[in-house]
Order: sequence, then structure tokens, then C-alpha cells
Amino acid sequence: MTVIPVKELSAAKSRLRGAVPGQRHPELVLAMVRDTATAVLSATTVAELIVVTDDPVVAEAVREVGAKVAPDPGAGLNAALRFGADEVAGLSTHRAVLTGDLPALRPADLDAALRAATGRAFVPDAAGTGTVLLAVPPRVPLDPRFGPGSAAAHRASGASPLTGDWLGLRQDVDTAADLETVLGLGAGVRTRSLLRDLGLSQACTSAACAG
Ligand SMILES: Nc1nc2c(ncn2[C@@H]2O[C@H](COP(=O)(O)OP(=O)(O)OP(=O)(O)O)[C@@H](O)[C@H]2O)c(=O)[nH]1
Ligand SMILES: C=C(OP(=O)(O)O)C(=O)O
Repeated sequence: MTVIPVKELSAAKSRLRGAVPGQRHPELVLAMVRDTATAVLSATTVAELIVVTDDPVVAEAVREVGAKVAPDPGAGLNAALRFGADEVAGLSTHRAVLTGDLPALRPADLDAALRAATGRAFVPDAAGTGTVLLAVPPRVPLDPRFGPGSAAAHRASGASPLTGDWLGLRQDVDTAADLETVLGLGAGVRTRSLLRDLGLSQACTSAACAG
């Protein structure tokens, strides 16, 4: 079972503001969420995706790609993750939580990371300071420590770091520079299409971008 938390679009990805015109910012956040959710649900090791969000636009979009939606308990990111993983999914199963800003995620890389995760384990972000994925086996509480410096916090809490050549998985998008990087890696169709429409990217020229 996998879980992705998503903030209200109007408040999300504040450090990314300015990468696209202000009124298109929520569309960019949503495009990245859709690409992330689509890649997660395409992984062979993933049976189900729960998106924890109170945003109705996000809820509708992720239901369209096959995710389930759970309400946000309203006590911040870690509370949302704990709720989705330990209460909605439940302790009896394997659970993995990912951030919703991984538009270059490759399903095969997620499969590889989840297969490598024995015990409570996490994947640091590309910078090495943050976390993009935390996984736990049955009966182990998630105990998430997301936020600034979360890689060190997860390590200190006893989780094992997973290091693989999973560039798209590790590349979260916090800033405009990260957006450039994911385009170079090959972002999902929604993100590429939006940036192409805005004239910000020549990266999407195939018919697939119309999707
Ligand atoms: N449901 C839920 N998701 C959250 C919350 N806070 C952050 N997230 C999500 O957690 C993931 C990682 O968070 P960040 O990378 O810090 O994203 P962010 O908070 O939108 O970004 P900044 O405003 O730039 O800090 C993203 O998918 C966010 O949408 C929260 O309180 N509730
Ligand atoms: C919440 C996190 O994401 P970021 O640091 O990208 O905001 C995290 O890495 O724990």
C-alpha cells in the first residue's frame, strides 16, 4: 500500500512560486501530483495508492488515475502520513509513503526501491538532506520524520537509508531549478505538457503529450 500526502493547492509548493506565472502555479502542482500518482500506480509492486488531501481538485484528479482519497487530519505533514499509513492502510500490511512532487518518477525505480526496503527504510532526496520515500513492513508504525533535515531524522530514528541509482525517484521538485532538472531526467506527461503550453519547455513534442 502506498500513500501520498498533498496540501491544499493554493498553499502548496511555496518555494516553487515564480517558476510559472502565479495563476498557473496550482496547475503545475497538480500536474506533478498526477504524474507522481500515475507512476506509483504503474509500479508492479504497488496494489493501491491512498492520497491524503482535503483539496477537492486534487481528490478528483487522483481518483481519475485510480487512487483512493483520505481526508487530511489537519495537523501537518507527518500527521497526514501517519493517518494514511497506519490508520487508513492499517498496520497489517507493507506501507510506503512518498512525496507528491516526483514528476520524473519511473515505476521500475519505485519497484526496485520497494524490493530493497527490508525493515523500516527510507530513500533520501537527491540533495541528501530530505526524504522522498519511507517504507515499513507489517506491524511497524510509520513514525514519519518528514520536514527540514528529514534524512538525518529518519536515520536517527533507526530507519535504513536506501541508495540506488533512482534519479527520478530521488528528484523532488522544491524550486525552479529542480523543475529544470526533472525536465532533463524526463518528467511525466502532465508536467511536460503544462510547461510546453507555457512556452517553458521544448521537452514535450510527442503525441503522448496531448494526454
Ligand atoms: N496532506 C498534507 N500534505 C502535506 C502537508 N504538508 C505538506 N504536504 C505534502 O507533502 C509533500 C512534501 O512536502 P513539501 O515538499 O514540503 O511541499 P510543500 O509543503 O507544498 O512545499 P513548500 O511550501 O515549498 O514548503 C507534498 O506532496 C506536499 O503537498 C499537510 O499538512 N497535509
Ligand atoms: C518534507 C520534505 O520535503 P522537502 O524538504 O522537499 O520540503 C522532506 O524532505 O522531508
